[in-house]
Amino acid sequence: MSEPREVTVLGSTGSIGRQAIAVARQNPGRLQVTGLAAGGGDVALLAEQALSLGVRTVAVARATAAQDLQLAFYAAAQQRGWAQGHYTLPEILAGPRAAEELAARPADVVLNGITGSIGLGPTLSALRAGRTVALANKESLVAGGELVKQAAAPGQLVPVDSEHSALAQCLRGGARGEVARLVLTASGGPFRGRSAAELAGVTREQALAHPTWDMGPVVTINSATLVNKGLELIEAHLLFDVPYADIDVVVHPQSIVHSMVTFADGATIAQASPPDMRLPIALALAWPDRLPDVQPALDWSQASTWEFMPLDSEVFPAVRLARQAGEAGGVVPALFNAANEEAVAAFAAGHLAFTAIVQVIARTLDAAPDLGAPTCVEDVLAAEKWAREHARVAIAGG
Ligand SMILES: NC(=O)C1=CN([C@@H]2O[C@H](COP(=O)(O)OP(=O)(O)OC[C@H]3O[C@@H](n4cnc5c(N)ncnc54)[C@H](OP(=O)(O)O)[C@@H]3O)[C@@H](O)[C@H]2O)C=CC1
Ligand SMILES: CC(=O)[C@@H](O)[C@H](O)COP(=O)(O)O
Ligand SMILES: [Mn+2]
Repeated sequence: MSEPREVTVLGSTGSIGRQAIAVARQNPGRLQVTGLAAGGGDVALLAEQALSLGVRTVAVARATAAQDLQLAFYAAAQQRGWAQGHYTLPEILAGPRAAEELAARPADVVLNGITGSIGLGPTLSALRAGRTVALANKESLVAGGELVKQAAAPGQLVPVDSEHSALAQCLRGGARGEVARLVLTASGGPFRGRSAAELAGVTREQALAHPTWDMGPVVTINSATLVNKGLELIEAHLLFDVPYADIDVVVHPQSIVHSMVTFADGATIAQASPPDMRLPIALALAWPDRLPDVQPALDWSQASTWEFMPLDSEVFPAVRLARQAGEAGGVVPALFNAANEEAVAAFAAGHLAFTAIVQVIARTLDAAPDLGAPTCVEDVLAAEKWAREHARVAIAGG
Protein backbone atom coordinates (compact mmCIF):
# COMPACT_ATOMS: atom_id res chain seq x y z
CA MET A 1 0.00 0.00 0.00
CA SER A 2 1.29 3.49 -0.84
CA GLU A 3 2.04 6.15 1.79
CA PRO A 4 -0.78 8.57 2.70
CA ARG A 5 -0.79 11.88 0.85
CA GLU A 6 0.63 14.73 2.90
CA VAL A 7 -1.87 17.59 3.06
CA THR A 8 -1.44 21.22 4.07
CA VAL A 9 -4.71 22.88 5.10
CA LEU A 10 -4.83 26.67 4.71
CA GLY A 11 -7.78 28.16 6.60
CA SER A 12 -7.94 25.15 8.93
CA THR A 13 -10.25 26.79 11.50
CA GLY A 14 -12.88 27.76 8.90
CA SER A 15 -15.78 25.85 7.43
CA ILE A 16 -13.79 24.25 4.58
CA GLY A 17 -10.72 23.70 6.74
CA ARG A 18 -12.62 21.91 9.50
CA GLN A 19 -14.38 19.66 6.99
CA ALA A 20 -11.07 18.89 5.25
CA ILE A 21 -9.60 17.81 8.58
CA ALA A 22 -12.67 15.63 9.24
CA VAL A 23 -12.20 13.94 5.84
CA ALA A 24 -8.50 13.35 6.57
CA ARG A 25 -9.26 11.90 10.03
CA GLN A 26 -11.70 9.45 8.39
CA ASN A 27 -9.06 8.32 5.90
CA PRO A 28 -5.76 7.98 7.82
CA GLY A 29 -4.40 5.50 5.32
CA ARG A 30 -4.91 7.93 2.43
CA LEU A 31 -4.45 11.43 3.87
CA GLN A 32 -2.14 12.85 6.52
CA VAL A 33 -2.39 16.53 7.51
CA THR A 34 1.12 17.89 8.01
CA GLY A 35 0.64 21.68 7.95
CA LEU A 36 -2.05 24.11 9.09
CA ALA A 37 -2.63 27.83 8.53
CA ALA A 38 -5.22 30.23 9.89
CA GLY A 39 -5.71 33.91 10.46
CA GLY A 40 -5.28 33.82 14.23
CA GLY A 41 -8.89 34.39 15.28
CA ASP A 42 -9.16 31.09 17.20
CA VAL A 43 -5.72 29.98 18.39
CA ALA A 44 -7.19 27.45 20.84
CA LEU A 45 -8.84 25.53 17.99
CA LEU A 46 -5.72 25.85 15.84
CA ALA A 47 -3.53 24.48 18.65
CA GLU A 48 -5.93 21.60 19.31
CA GLN A 49 -6.01 20.74 15.58
CA ALA A 50 -2.22 20.88 15.37
CA LEU A 51 -1.56 18.65 18.39
CA SER A 52 -4.24 16.10 17.63
CA LEU A 53 -3.04 15.76 14.03
CA GLY A 54 0.67 15.90 14.92
CA VAL A 55 1.48 18.43 12.20
CA ARG A 56 5.01 19.66 11.48
CA THR A 57 4.19 23.34 10.94
CA VAL A 58 1.51 25.86 11.88
CA ALA A 59 1.21 29.25 10.19
CA VAL A 60 -0.74 32.16 11.60
CA ALA A 61 -1.34 35.46 9.77
CA ARG A 62 -1.68 37.73 12.79
CA ALA A 63 1.94 38.28 13.83
CA THR A 64 0.97 38.91 17.45
CA ALA A 65 -0.79 35.53 17.59
CA ALA A 66 2.49 33.58 17.73
CA GLN A 67 2.80 33.93 21.50
CA ASP A 68 -0.92 33.18 22.02
CA LEU A 69 -0.48 30.07 19.90
CA GLN A 70 2.52 28.93 21.92
CA LEU A 71 0.47 29.27 25.11
CA ALA A 72 -2.48 27.52 23.47
CA PHE A 73 -0.15 24.60 22.57
CA TYR A 74 0.84 24.20 26.22
CA ALA A 75 -2.80 24.41 27.34
CA ALA A 76 -3.87 21.83 24.72
CA ALA A 77 -0.95 19.53 25.64
CA GLN A 78 -1.85 19.80 29.32
CA GLN A 79 -5.48 19.00 28.53
CA ARG A 80 -4.30 15.87 26.74
CA GLY A 81 -2.31 14.90 29.83
CA TRP A 82 1.05 15.18 28.03
CA ALA A 83 4.00 15.65 30.35
CA GLN A 84 6.20 18.64 29.57
CA GLY A 85 9.43 17.69 27.80
CA HIS A 86 7.89 14.51 26.39
CA TYR A 87 6.45 15.96 23.21
CA THR A 88 7.60 18.13 20.30
CA LEU A 89 5.62 21.21 19.39
CA PRO A 90 5.15 22.15 15.74
CA GLU A 91 7.19 24.93 14.19
CA ILE A 92 5.28 28.23 14.18
CA LEU A 93 5.37 30.63 11.21
CA ALA A 94 3.75 34.00 11.96
CA GLY A 95 2.93 37.12 9.98
CA PRO A 96 1.01 38.16 6.88
CA ARG A 97 3.11 35.92 4.59
CA ALA A 98 3.12 32.87 6.87
CA ALA A 99 0.52 30.94 4.82
CA GLU A 100 2.51 31.70 1.66
CA GLU A 101 5.66 30.28 3.26
CA LEU A 102 3.84 27.20 4.52
CA ALA A 103 2.24 26.64 1.09
CA ALA A 104 5.69 26.10 -0.40
CA ARG A 105 6.79 23.59 2.25
CA PRO A 106 6.86 19.88 1.32
CA ALA A 107 3.38 18.32 0.98
CA ASP A 108 1.53 16.47 -1.77
CA VAL A 109 -1.58 18.67 -1.71
CA VAL A 110 -2.22 22.18 -0.45
CA LEU A 111 -5.90 22.81 0.24
CA ASN A 112 -6.57 26.55 0.08
CA GLY A 113 -9.61 27.24 2.28
CA ILE A 114 -8.75 30.87 3.06
CA THR A 115 -11.47 33.44 2.41
CA GLY A 116 -10.78 36.35 0.07
CA SER A 117 -8.15 37.35 -2.45
CA ILE A 118 -5.62 37.41 0.42
CA GLY A 119 -5.39 33.74 -0.63
CA LEU A 120 -3.69 34.66 -3.92
CA GLY A 121 -0.13 34.65 -2.52
CA PRO A 122 -0.54 31.16 -0.99
CA THR A 123 -2.14 29.77 -4.18
CA LEU A 124 0.74 31.05 -6.33
CA SER A 125 3.34 29.97 -3.78
CA ALA A 126 1.96 26.40 -3.67
CA LEU A 127 1.73 26.16 -7.46
CA ARG A 128 5.25 27.52 -7.98
CA ALA A 129 6.60 25.01 -5.43
CA GLY A 130 5.01 22.24 -7.50
CA ARG A 131 2.25 21.32 -5.07
CA THR A 132 -1.16 20.13 -6.20
CA VAL A 133 -3.62 22.84 -5.12
CA ALA A 134 -7.09 21.81 -4.00
CA LEU A 135 -8.76 25.17 -4.51
CA ALA A 136 -11.71 26.33 -2.44
CA ASN A 137 -10.44 29.92 -2.39
CA LYS A 138 -12.09 30.93 -5.70
CA GLU A 139 -11.17 34.59 -5.07
CA SER A 140 -7.47 33.85 -5.70
CA LEU A 141 -8.22 32.42 -9.14
CA VAL A 142 -10.64 35.24 -9.99
CA ALA A 143 -8.17 37.93 -8.87
CA GLY A 144 -5.03 36.27 -10.24
CA GLY A 145 -6.65 35.06 -13.47
CA GLU A 146 -4.07 34.29 -16.13
CA LEU A 147 -1.22 34.59 -13.60
CA VAL A 148 -2.61 31.65 -11.66
CA LYS A 149 -3.29 29.70 -14.84
CA GLN A 150 0.25 30.27 -16.07
CA ALA A 151 1.65 29.08 -12.73
CA ALA A 152 -0.38 25.85 -12.89
CA ALA A 153 0.75 22.82 -14.86
CA PRO A 154 -2.07 20.69 -16.33
CA GLY A 155 -3.89 18.93 -13.48
CA GLN A 156 -2.13 20.92 -10.75
CA LEU A 157 -5.23 22.96 -9.85
CA VAL A 158 -8.09 20.79 -8.60
CA PRO A 159 -11.44 22.45 -7.80
CA VAL A 160 -13.08 22.14 -4.39
CA ASP A 161 -15.97 24.53 -5.07
CA SER A 162 -19.01 22.24 -5.39
CA GLU A 163 -20.06 23.44 -8.85
CA HIS A 164 -16.57 23.16 -10.32
CA SER A 165 -16.01 19.79 -8.71
CA ALA A 166 -19.28 18.73 -10.36
CA LEU A 167 -18.11 20.06 -13.73
CA ALA A 168 -14.75 18.29 -13.37
CA GLN A 169 -16.61 15.04 -12.59
CA CYS A 170 -18.92 15.48 -15.61
CA LEU A 171 -15.95 16.26 -17.85
CA ARG A 172 -13.58 13.53 -16.82
CA GLY A 173 -12.76 10.99 -19.42
CA GLY A 174 -14.66 12.98 -22.05
CA ALA A 175 -13.35 14.77 -25.11
CA ARG A 176 -13.23 18.52 -24.48
CA GLY A 177 -14.11 19.16 -28.15
CA GLU A 178 -17.53 17.61 -27.54
CA VAL A 179 -18.52 20.11 -24.83
CA ALA A 180 -21.26 22.54 -25.88
CA ARG A 181 -22.14 24.34 -22.64
CA LEU A 182 -21.35 24.41 -18.92
CA VAL A 183 -24.40 24.90 -16.69
CA LEU A 184 -23.72 26.26 -13.21
CA THR A 185 -26.48 25.72 -10.69
CA ALA A 186 -27.32 28.41 -8.09
CA SER A 187 -29.48 27.92 -5.03
CA GLY A 188 -30.79 31.47 -5.45
CA GLY A 189 -29.87 32.21 -1.83
CA PRO A 190 -32.23 33.17 1.00
CA PHE A 191 -33.90 35.95 -1.02
CA ARG A 192 -34.85 33.93 -4.12
CA GLY A 193 -38.19 35.06 -5.52
CA ARG A 194 -38.12 38.48 -3.90
CA SER A 195 -38.63 41.76 -5.78
CA ALA A 196 -36.02 44.54 -5.68
CA ALA A 197 -38.25 46.49 -3.26
CA GLU A 198 -38.42 43.46 -0.94
CA LEU A 199 -34.61 43.34 -0.75
CA ALA A 200 -34.31 46.92 0.44
CA GLY A 201 -34.20 46.41 4.21
CA VAL A 202 -32.87 42.87 4.55
CA THR A 203 -30.54 42.30 7.49
CA ARG A 204 -27.18 40.63 7.96
CA GLU A 205 -28.87 37.80 9.90
CA GLN A 206 -31.33 37.21 7.05
CA ALA A 207 -28.49 37.24 4.50
CA LEU A 208 -26.58 34.71 6.62
CA ALA A 209 -29.49 32.24 6.62
CA HIS A 210 -28.53 30.20 3.58
CA PRO A 211 -31.30 27.78 2.57
CA THR A 212 -29.14 24.75 1.77
CA TRP A 213 -25.47 25.21 2.78
CA ASP A 214 -23.73 25.86 6.11
CA MET A 215 -20.68 27.97 5.19
CA GLY A 216 -18.46 30.82 6.40
CA PRO A 217 -20.00 34.31 6.55
CA VAL A 218 -18.47 35.90 3.43
CA VAL A 219 -19.39 33.16 0.95
CA THR A 220 -22.86 33.01 2.55
CA ILE A 221 -23.47 36.73 1.98
CA ASN A 222 -22.05 36.34 -1.54
CA SER A 223 -24.62 33.61 -2.15
CA ALA A 224 -27.40 35.96 -1.03
CA THR A 225 -26.35 38.69 -3.50
CA LEU A 226 -25.56 36.09 -6.22
CA VAL A 227 -22.03 37.54 -6.33
CA ASN A 228 -20.87 34.02 -5.42
CA LYS A 229 -22.33 32.76 -8.68
CA GLY A 230 -20.66 35.64 -10.53
CA LEU A 231 -17.29 34.65 -9.05
CA GLU A 232 -18.04 31.03 -9.94
CA LEU A 233 -18.81 31.99 -13.55
CA ILE A 234 -15.34 33.53 -13.84
CA GLU A 235 -13.84 30.55 -11.98
CA ALA A 236 -15.47 28.12 -14.45
CA HIS A 237 -14.18 30.05 -17.45
CA LEU A 238 -10.64 30.07 -16.06
CA LEU A 239 -10.62 26.43 -14.93
CA PHE A 240 -12.19 24.84 -17.99
CA ASP A 241 -11.29 27.25 -20.84
CA VAL A 242 -14.92 27.53 -21.95
CA PRO A 243 -15.98 30.94 -23.39
CA TYR A 244 -18.34 33.00 -21.23
CA ALA A 245 -21.00 32.83 -23.95
CA ASP A 246 -21.11 29.05 -23.44
CA ILE A 247 -21.58 29.11 -19.65
CA ASP A 248 -25.11 29.35 -18.24
CA VAL A 249 -26.40 29.87 -14.72
CA VAL A 250 -29.65 28.20 -13.69
CA VAL A 251 -31.41 28.47 -10.34
CA HIS A 252 -31.88 25.11 -8.59
CA PRO A 253 -33.20 25.73 -5.05
CA GLN A 254 -32.50 22.21 -3.71
CA SER A 255 -28.68 22.34 -4.33
CA ILE A 256 -28.63 18.65 -5.21
CA VAL A 257 -27.51 18.94 -8.83
CA HIS A 258 -24.20 20.76 -8.35
CA SER A 259 -23.67 21.62 -12.03
CA MET A 260 -24.00 20.10 -15.48
CA VAL A 261 -22.27 19.80 -18.85
CA THR A 262 -24.21 19.78 -22.10
CA PHE A 263 -22.45 18.02 -24.97
CA ALA A 264 -22.53 18.63 -28.73
CA ASP A 265 -25.04 15.83 -29.37
CA GLY A 266 -27.58 17.30 -26.94
CA ALA A 267 -26.77 15.04 -23.96
CA THR A 268 -26.48 16.68 -20.54
CA ILE A 269 -24.50 15.03 -17.71
CA ALA A 270 -25.19 16.23 -14.16
CA GLN A 271 -23.51 15.47 -10.84
CA ALA A 272 -25.96 15.04 -7.96
CA SER A 273 -25.48 14.48 -4.22
CA PRO A 274 -26.98 15.99 -1.05
CA PRO A 275 -25.41 19.40 -0.25
CA ASP A 276 -22.32 18.45 1.75
CA MET A 277 -18.86 19.89 1.05
CA ARG A 278 -17.06 16.81 2.34
CA LEU A 279 -17.61 15.13 -1.02
CA PRO A 280 -15.87 17.74 -3.23
CA ILE A 281 -13.19 18.24 -0.56
CA ALA A 282 -12.45 14.49 -0.36
CA LEU A 283 -12.42 14.15 -4.13
CA ALA A 284 -10.01 17.07 -4.52
CA LEU A 285 -7.65 15.70 -1.86
CA ALA A 286 -7.63 12.19 -3.33
CA TRP A 287 -8.10 13.21 -7.00
CA PRO A 288 -8.69 11.36 -9.25
CA ASP A 289 -9.73 8.70 -6.71
CA ARG A 290 -13.00 8.62 -4.79
CA LEU A 291 -12.77 7.89 -1.06
CA PRO A 292 -15.30 5.49 0.49
CA ASP A 293 -18.37 6.60 2.52
CA VAL A 294 -17.66 10.32 2.44
CA GLN A 295 -21.33 11.25 2.79
CA PRO A 296 -24.68 9.48 2.56
CA ALA A 297 -25.80 9.22 -1.06
CA LEU A 298 -29.22 10.38 -2.30
CA ASP A 299 -32.08 8.31 -0.96
CA TRP A 300 -34.15 7.19 -3.95
CA SER A 301 -36.76 5.48 -1.77
CA GLN A 302 -38.16 8.91 -0.86
CA ALA A 303 -40.19 11.03 -3.30
CA SER A 304 -38.38 14.26 -4.12
CA THR A 305 -38.65 17.19 -6.51
CA TRP A 306 -35.80 19.00 -8.20
CA GLU A 307 -36.66 22.39 -9.66
CA PHE A 308 -34.76 24.46 -12.22
CA MET A 309 -35.64 28.04 -13.13
CA PRO A 310 -34.02 31.04 -14.81
CA LEU A 311 -32.16 33.61 -12.74
CA ASP A 312 -33.93 36.95 -12.27
CA SER A 313 -31.09 39.22 -13.43
CA GLU A 314 -33.10 42.40 -12.88
CA VAL A 315 -33.38 41.76 -9.13
CA PHE A 316 -29.99 40.00 -8.90
CA PRO A 317 -27.66 41.69 -11.43
CA ALA A 318 -24.42 40.26 -9.97
CA VAL A 319 -23.96 37.45 -12.48
CA ARG A 320 -24.49 39.81 -15.44
CA LEU A 321 -21.93 42.20 -13.95
CA ALA A 322 -19.44 39.38 -13.35
CA ARG A 323 -19.91 38.21 -16.94
CA GLN A 324 -19.01 41.73 -18.15
CA ALA A 325 -15.99 41.80 -15.82
CA GLY A 326 -14.88 38.37 -17.01
CA GLU A 327 -15.30 39.27 -20.68
CA ALA A 328 -13.25 42.46 -20.10
CA GLY A 329 -10.48 40.29 -18.62
CA GLY A 330 -7.14 41.65 -17.36
CA VAL A 331 -7.50 42.95 -13.81
CA VAL A 332 -11.24 43.68 -14.12
CA PRO A 333 -12.29 40.45 -12.32
CA ALA A 334 -9.84 41.41 -9.53
CA LEU A 335 -11.56 44.82 -9.29
CA PHE A 336 -14.97 43.11 -9.16
CA ASN A 337 -13.85 40.87 -6.31
CA ALA A 338 -12.00 43.54 -4.33
CA ALA A 339 -14.95 45.97 -4.49
CA ASN A 340 -17.23 43.16 -3.35
CA GLU A 341 -14.97 42.26 -0.41
CA GLU A 342 -15.09 45.88 0.78
CA ALA A 343 -18.85 46.12 0.30
CA VAL A 344 -19.54 42.84 2.10
CA ALA A 345 -17.38 43.93 5.06
CA ALA A 346 -19.34 47.21 5.21
CA PHE A 347 -22.68 45.37 5.00
CA ALA A 348 -21.63 42.91 7.71
CA ALA A 349 -20.62 45.85 9.93
CA GLY A 350 -24.01 47.48 9.40
CA HIS A 351 -22.63 50.36 7.33
CA LEU A 352 -24.13 49.49 3.93
CA ALA A 353 -27.51 48.34 2.66
CA PHE A 354 -27.73 44.84 1.14
CA THR A 355 -28.78 46.14 -2.29
CA ALA A 356 -25.88 48.60 -2.28
CA ILE A 357 -23.30 45.77 -2.33
CA VAL A 358 -23.69 45.13 -6.05
CA GLN A 359 -24.13 48.86 -6.71
CA VAL A 360 -20.71 49.50 -5.13
CA ILE A 361 -19.17 46.88 -7.44
CA ALA A 362 -20.87 48.43 -10.49
CA ARG A 363 -19.77 51.94 -9.56
CA THR A 364 -16.20 50.75 -8.99
CA LEU A 365 -16.06 49.01 -12.38
CA ASP A 366 -17.63 52.04 -14.12
CA ALA A 367 -14.97 54.35 -12.68
CA ALA A 368 -12.02 52.01 -13.33
CA PRO A 369 -9.24 53.28 -15.59
CA ASP A 370 -7.87 50.88 -18.22
CA LEU A 371 -5.28 49.06 -16.12
CA GLY A 372 -4.32 46.55 -18.85
CA ALA A 373 -3.36 42.92 -18.32
CA PRO A 374 -1.36 42.10 -15.16
CA THR A 375 2.15 40.81 -15.77
CA CYS A 376 2.95 40.09 -12.12
CA VAL A 377 1.17 39.77 -8.78
CA GLU A 378 2.12 43.37 -7.90
CA ASP A 379 -0.06 44.56 -10.83
CA VAL A 380 -3.01 42.66 -9.34
CA LEU A 381 -2.36 44.05 -5.86
CA ALA A 382 -2.14 47.62 -7.23
CA ALA A 383 -5.44 47.19 -9.10
CA GLU A 384 -7.06 45.76 -5.97
CA LYS A 385 -5.77 48.68 -3.91
CA TRP A 386 -7.37 51.10 -6.35
CA ALA A 387 -10.68 49.18 -6.27
CA ARG A 388 -10.75 48.95 -2.47
CA GLU A 389 -10.09 52.67 -2.09
CA HIS A 390 -12.71 53.54 -4.70
CA ALA A 391 -15.24 51.17 -3.13
CA ARG A 392 -14.65 52.67 0.33
CA VAL A 393 -15.38 56.14 -1.05
CA ALA A 394 -18.56 54.81 -2.69
CA ILE A 395 -19.56 53.12 0.59
CA ALA A 396 -18.94 56.29 2.61
CA GLY A 397 -21.03 58.23 0.08
CA GLY A 398 -23.95 55.83 0.70
N1 LIG B 1 -17.73 26.98 3.27
C1 LIG B 1 -18.09 26.37 2.17
O1 LIG B 1 -18.92 25.45 2.22
C2 LIG B 1 -17.53 26.78 0.85
C3 LIG B 1 -16.50 27.71 0.77
N2 LIG B 1 -15.94 28.00 -0.44
C4 LIG B 1 -14.83 28.94 -0.50
O2 LIG B 1 -13.80 28.48 0.40
C5 LIG B 1 -13.12 29.57 1.00
C6 LIG B 1 -13.22 29.44 2.52
O3 LIG B 1 -14.59 29.56 2.89
P1 LIG B 1 -15.08 29.25 4.38
O4 LIG B 1 -14.38 28.03 4.89
O5 LIG B 1 -16.54 29.26 4.31
O6 LIG B 1 -14.57 30.53 5.18
P2 LIG B 1 -14.41 30.72 6.75
O7 LIG B 1 -14.60 32.17 7.01
O8 LIG B 1 -15.23 29.75 7.49
O9 LIG B 1 -12.89 30.32 7.01
C7 LIG B 1 -11.81 31.08 6.50
C8 LIG B 1 -10.51 30.56 7.06
O10 LIG B 1 -9.42 31.30 6.52
C9 LIG B 1 -8.55 31.70 7.60
N3 LIG B 1 -7.80 32.89 7.18
C10 LIG B 1 -8.24 34.14 6.98
N4 LIG B 1 -7.22 34.93 6.59
C11 LIG B 1 -6.12 34.15 6.55
C12 LIG B 1 -4.76 34.37 6.21
N5 LIG B 1 -4.32 35.58 5.85
N6 LIG B 1 -3.91 33.33 6.27
C13 LIG B 1 -4.32 32.11 6.65
N7 LIG B 1 -5.60 31.83 6.97
C14 LIG B 1 -6.48 32.85 6.92
C15 LIG B 1 -9.50 31.91 8.76
O11 LIG B 1 -8.83 31.95 10.00
P3 LIG B 1 -9.32 32.97 11.16
O12 LIG B 1 -10.73 32.59 11.45
O13 LIG B 1 -8.38 32.73 12.25
O14 LIG B 1 -9.22 34.35 10.56
C16 LIG B 1 -10.38 30.68 8.60
O15 LIG B 1 -9.69 29.56 9.08
C17 LIG B 1 -13.78 30.83 0.42
O16 LIG B 1 -13.06 31.25 -0.69
C18 LIG B 1 -15.16 30.35 -0.02
O17 LIG B 1 -15.72 31.12 -1.06
C19 LIG B 1 -16.36 27.41 -1.60
C20 LIG B 1 -17.38 26.52 -1.58
C21 LIG B 1 -18.06 26.14 -0.36
C1 LIG C 1 -21.13 24.93 -1.49
C2 LIG C 1 -20.64 25.85 -2.51
O1 LIG C 1 -19.98 25.47 -3.44
C3 LIG C 1 -21.02 27.27 -2.42
O2 LIG C 1 -20.16 28.09 -3.17
C4 LIG C 1 -22.40 27.27 -2.98
O3 LIG C 1 -22.26 27.35 -4.35
C5 LIG C 1 -23.25 28.34 -2.44
O4 LIG C 1 -24.51 28.21 -2.99
P1 LIG C 1 -25.16 29.26 -3.96
O5 LIG C 1 -24.16 30.33 -4.29
O6 LIG C 1 -25.61 28.49 -5.16
O7 LIG C 1 -26.29 29.80 -3.14
MN1 LIG D 1 -19.90 26.99 -4.99
